[in-house]
Amino acid sequence: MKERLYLYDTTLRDGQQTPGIDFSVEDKIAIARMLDEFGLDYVEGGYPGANPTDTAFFTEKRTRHARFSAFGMTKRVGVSASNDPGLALLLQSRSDVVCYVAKSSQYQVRVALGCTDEENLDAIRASVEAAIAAGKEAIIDCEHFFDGFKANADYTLACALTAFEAGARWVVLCDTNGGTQPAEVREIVGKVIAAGIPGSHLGIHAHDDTGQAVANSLAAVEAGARQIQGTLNGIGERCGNANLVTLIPTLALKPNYADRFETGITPERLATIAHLSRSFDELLNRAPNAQAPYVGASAFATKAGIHASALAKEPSTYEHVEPESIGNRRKVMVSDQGGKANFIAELKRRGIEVSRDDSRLDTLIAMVKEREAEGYAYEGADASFELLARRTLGTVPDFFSVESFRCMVERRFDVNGQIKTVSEAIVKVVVEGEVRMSVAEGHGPVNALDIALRKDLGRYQSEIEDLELVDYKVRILNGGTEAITRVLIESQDASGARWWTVGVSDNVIDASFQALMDSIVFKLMKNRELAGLVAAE
Ligand SMILES: CC(=O)SCCNC(=O)CCNC(=O)[C@H](O)C(C)(C)COP(=O)(O)OP(=O)(O)OC[C@H]1O[C@@H](n2cnc3c(N)ncnc32)[C@H](O)[C@@H]1OP(=O)(O)O
Ligand SMILES: CC(=O)C(=O)O
Repeated sequence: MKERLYLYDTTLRDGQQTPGIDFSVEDKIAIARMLDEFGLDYVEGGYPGANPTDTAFFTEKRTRHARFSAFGMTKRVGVSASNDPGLALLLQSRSDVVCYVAKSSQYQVRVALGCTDEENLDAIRASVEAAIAAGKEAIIDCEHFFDGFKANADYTLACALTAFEAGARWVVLCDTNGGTQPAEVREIVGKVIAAGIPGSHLGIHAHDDTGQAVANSLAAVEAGARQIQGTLNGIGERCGNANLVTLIPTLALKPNYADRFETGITPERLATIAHLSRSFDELLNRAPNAQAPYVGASAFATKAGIHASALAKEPSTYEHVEPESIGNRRKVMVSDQGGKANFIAELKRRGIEVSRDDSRLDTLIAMVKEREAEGYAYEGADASFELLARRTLGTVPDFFSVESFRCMVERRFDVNGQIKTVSEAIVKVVVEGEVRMSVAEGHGPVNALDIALRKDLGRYQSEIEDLELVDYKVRILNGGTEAITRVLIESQDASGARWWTVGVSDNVIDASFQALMDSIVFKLMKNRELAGLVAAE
């Protein structure tokens, strides 16, 4: 019988303390849903009362499966629990759980709280009792636990024991400043269990200041703790929190944990963790970390020719787990470190057969290298890559060509004296030798250009009616207004297939136009079943 480990997510609370991250209520709702569907046991939504966003977020219960947790500090010294307005907001929130942050270091009690040791113990006891009396599960995050324990173990243990004896379901040992080492965590967790708090009531909350938050969390589990707190992609205060996206696959796939423990994450959910991680970065509007363990785009990528050749014989030669188990994939890349085998494997995946001694293969390899050096990223733009490969192999028909385009943005006063910004575009296309000119207005220049380009494509017009642009991303590749711009566009059609195209230029409109063109050509290819293998995957 395996022991249950409980996963507590604090992306929406400690994650919100990450410099540069500021969730809206809508963001929080979307993230809570992602976490809930994924199968986490607890979702901590924030700190009701600390700011209007968190207060609004807690006016409803935001999870269906996970326990919904409200975070806040223990009652203030000098007021009773029933007269503390901060505590009242926690208790009135629509959470299932209240997770209190409690001082558990004598030094912190003296310096930060400025009260006596007993007053702090009393605040812990009264706060836990108040949550239970309000019908909620009580959790205590013992702040500065490890540092406090090293300085004065008796007082730190007294804080933890007070919470436990008052009825806290979990006593969570926090490495608040993030400097504790795995061996210390292992030893101290063992001592806490020996002092009377069973591991089934102990949790770990680790910060990554020495790059060991995941290692510290695993050390706590090895010593007996059964709840782990962490965040998506390891966001959090300073250097971040324990990364649940690294911890979960480790717990599920590494025999020393998988044979002993189970979590609420099924193998089917585990196979979506790479998607979860990338969707979260998407929501944060930041590039995913390609080298992230398990889920990064490079986690199962190989450039080296020697590796690529062995992988083709047997994947386990260079892989520690199966990439599919976490929703990632093996990637054999083309680079100066790789041979033709790398490229042939990638083309084959896209349904393109090319022989080793075909000179067009050399041309394609050179072109990809050159373009990537200019800023193209085919990794995120499968459809553009497929078009480039098929063009080089001479299998893309000349559906239409663009003779010219012009964009205009005008800021002017309307008849009511209000400032109005108008965007217009004119596109001249040639279809079957006939020039067609279209003019369109749009919300912005790219929108106007998109509408004009798709207004009259002659005999192909009816084929692109169901083409829809669903995402548009701009990345500046080096600073300043003269920077190179990369535009990525995601498109979809009525079949539900989605594909990404890319454009690069020192002009954002031009880069967008390239990506729009590729999207339309890819759609026409797809309609003829000449492309789209990967998009349909
Ligand atoms: C380790 C962690 O990550 S803990 C989580 C930290 N996260 C946050 O602080 C984010 C949200 N916080 C906030 O928005 C604000 O700090 C609030 C709304 C909670 C409080 O704001 P204010 O009342 O203006 O207090 P302020 O932030 O200046 O100081 C914190 C106060 O809480 C007290 N306090 C800190 N921890 C605790 C605790 N565990 N129990 C009781 N009181 C505490 C401090 O002593 C200080 O009291 P003081 O005002 O008498 O000096
Ligand atoms: C509670 C918390 O976030 C910490 O101690 O780090």
